[in-house]
Amino acid sequence: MENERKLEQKRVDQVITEIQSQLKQTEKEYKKAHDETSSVEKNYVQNAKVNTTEVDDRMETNAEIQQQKQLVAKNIQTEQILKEQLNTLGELEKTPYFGRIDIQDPGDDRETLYIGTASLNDDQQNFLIYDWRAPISSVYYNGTLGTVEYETPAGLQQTDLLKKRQFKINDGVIKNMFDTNETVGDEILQSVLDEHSDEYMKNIVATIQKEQNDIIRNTKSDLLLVQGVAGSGKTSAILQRIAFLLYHSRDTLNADQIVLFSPNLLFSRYISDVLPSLGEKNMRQVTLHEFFSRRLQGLNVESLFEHYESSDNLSRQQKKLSSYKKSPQFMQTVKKYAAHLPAAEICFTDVTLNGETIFSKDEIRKIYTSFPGNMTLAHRFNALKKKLSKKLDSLVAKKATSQEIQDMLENLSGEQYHELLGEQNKESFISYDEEQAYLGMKIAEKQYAVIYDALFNDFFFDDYEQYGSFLKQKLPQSFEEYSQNLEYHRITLDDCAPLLFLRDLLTDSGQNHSIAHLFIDEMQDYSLAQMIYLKHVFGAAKLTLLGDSEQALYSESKRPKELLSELSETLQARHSSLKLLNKSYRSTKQITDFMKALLPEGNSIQSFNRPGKRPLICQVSDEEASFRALYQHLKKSAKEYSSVALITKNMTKSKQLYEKLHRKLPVTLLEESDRTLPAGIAILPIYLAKGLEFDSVIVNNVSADEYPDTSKRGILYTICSRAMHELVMISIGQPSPLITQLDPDLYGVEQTLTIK
Ligand SMILES: Nc1ncnc2c1ncn2[C@@H]1O[C@H](COP(=O)(O)OP(=O)(O)OP(=O)(O)O)[C@@H](O)[C@H]1O
Repeated sequence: MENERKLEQKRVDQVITEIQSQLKQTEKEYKKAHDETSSVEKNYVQNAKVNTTEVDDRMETNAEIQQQKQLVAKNIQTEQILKEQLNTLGELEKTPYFGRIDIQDPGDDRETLYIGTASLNDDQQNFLIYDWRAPISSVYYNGTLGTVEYETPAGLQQTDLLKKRQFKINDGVIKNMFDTNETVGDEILQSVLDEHSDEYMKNIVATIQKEQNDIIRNTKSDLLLVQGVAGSGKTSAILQRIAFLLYHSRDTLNADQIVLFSPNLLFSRYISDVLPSLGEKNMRQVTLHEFFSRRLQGLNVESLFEHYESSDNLSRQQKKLSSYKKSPQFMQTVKKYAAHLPAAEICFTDVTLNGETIFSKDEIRKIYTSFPGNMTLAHRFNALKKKLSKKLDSLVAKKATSQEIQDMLENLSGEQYHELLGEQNKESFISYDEEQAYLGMKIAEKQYAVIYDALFNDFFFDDYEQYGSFLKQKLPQSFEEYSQNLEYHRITLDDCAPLLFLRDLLTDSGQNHSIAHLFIDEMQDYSLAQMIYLKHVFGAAKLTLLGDSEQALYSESKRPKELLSELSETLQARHSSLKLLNKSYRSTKQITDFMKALLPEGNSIQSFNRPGKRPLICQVSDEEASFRALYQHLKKSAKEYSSVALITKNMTKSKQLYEKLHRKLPVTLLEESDRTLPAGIAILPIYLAKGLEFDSVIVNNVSADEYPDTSKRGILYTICSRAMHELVMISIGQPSPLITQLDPDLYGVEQTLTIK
């Protein structure tokens, strides 16, 4: 093997030499493009400064400026492409590849291919490196030696896989090298997982596992449901899947056509480096709260976290109502209501301008009623909008010839005149009268711009009142609370999806057909009603839903198969498929074994064989002692690990602990609006830690009082599963029965602490 290693290192050196020569060439081209952009920009600035007094000169300058603006944009684009190439080559220079496969097609010679994060050709067009997403590369992830199949655009192909080799190359030097018959051998994975956590998530392309590869390369399903245990690589799989899809459909798909719903802002930031590290642009990211808030302007939307925190205090009746509002049945009721809503019950509203009514609600209703009753509501609504716009056009035309506007025209300053003229110039008009009529229209249009806007945005229809009226009829028990909230400009999370669904159905708006893929991470936190609404909004998108029902913080967990059939039916999927991920990569074997024991069906979880210390329960007698224990453990862990989190059940607890600790230790309290993870010790409630991981996790109080029964199991499991290397649980008094019923060998116990 030593000889082989030398040969491989020689090849690495040769490839790096080629990369360096391409780097030099690209740097030159980049510099040239950059200089050109600067010179065009300079020209542009100068032209924009001169010749702006005389009208004719100004027109000429305008045209020139437009041309130069386009030139600048084009140059910037070229510069951007070259910059991306430089980044890719820079990454390849450090780690040109991570895998090698030797294959033999029937009747052909043996071929050796090297696989890396991007492809590289020499000037003879020989492939020195194959992109990990190329069809042939799937053999590396999927196949064991022997006859293997792989998908290509031309159909399924077969080849003989003769050798599979893995490399760990750092800064151009082979650190490790293995021949393997496994998918991706454990040794390399082990060394990757041993590393300490980072501020940002890393790509996993060198060590993708077979089950993950099936998720990443799935192009057939319109609903792909991934259920994976904590730390099994669901989030990693989504991100590599996005990179794969962008490569696979590069002629038709771009990153702007992909939306990812992520659990919180910290998470959005945490994953933001993965796609750029693979040479791709990030997809759009949004949290459910941001999404609803943008669509419900003027209202304070209850966040998922507020929803969680208040759900403990709901009465039985309120809980029942809440779960009904989350159900597909409720969305069905909304749909039926919208389909049969009589014109007399539509909540139109007056359209006014500076106190003057432009269209009264009665007039609007009258127009609406004048359309044939057999038209669908949405068509009638659109027809109404058109009719109102036409009426507005006539109103504006009339206003343009009014005395008021004629007077204004006479008193226009030079500046106002040119501004109204805009792109036109004097020569565009055949007469002075025509020019004046044009300018008069411009003034009138400006005056009525808000009304055009109001019509465009359906402001002649009061969606909030309409939903109230719907509740009054179909769910009267809920009306009072809704109205009260509305008075304070608030809306509960449960009301968002049905209200928006009703509005969209009635007004035929709110849909975005340009999105081709919708990803939802932590899907167990979404109600079916919310899913129905998202499917309605992104009607043309294929769905990838990822979750772990054991991490449902406040709801019942569901079996994956039941969940798939429920979702397929509700979302009317034609080709749905379910993928399960049972192996947990995040935590040491000891932590995973502890976590899995917490779950009734945890036996199916496989831990990755990475040794570490057992989780520790630190039992103390009272609150004061718990602070001392926390202080000691946090201090110790912060010395040993780069990321340490003190995770609590809720924000109130996080704040209390922060108050107690921040003068003694460098701790940071994380809140909902935070976007970055601090170095050192973070204090945060579990719902903000969703999707994240830390080297060391300290749990504040796992006592029987705090976690009395199985209803709190999801929270405890989710907290513990954030830990990679160390898990310490402080308990004031007797620990939770969820813990004491476990095999005592799964954790260590520390009764008292010596205080220095
Ligand atoms: N194939 C792999 N190779 C290397 N690391 C991996 C692999 N799969 C997962 N990991 C690592 O395991 C950790 C957990 O992955 P990830 O966050 O994607 O899991 P998850 O299923 O989304 O977790 P959770 O649901 O608990 O938030 C990450 O550090 C990730 O880099």
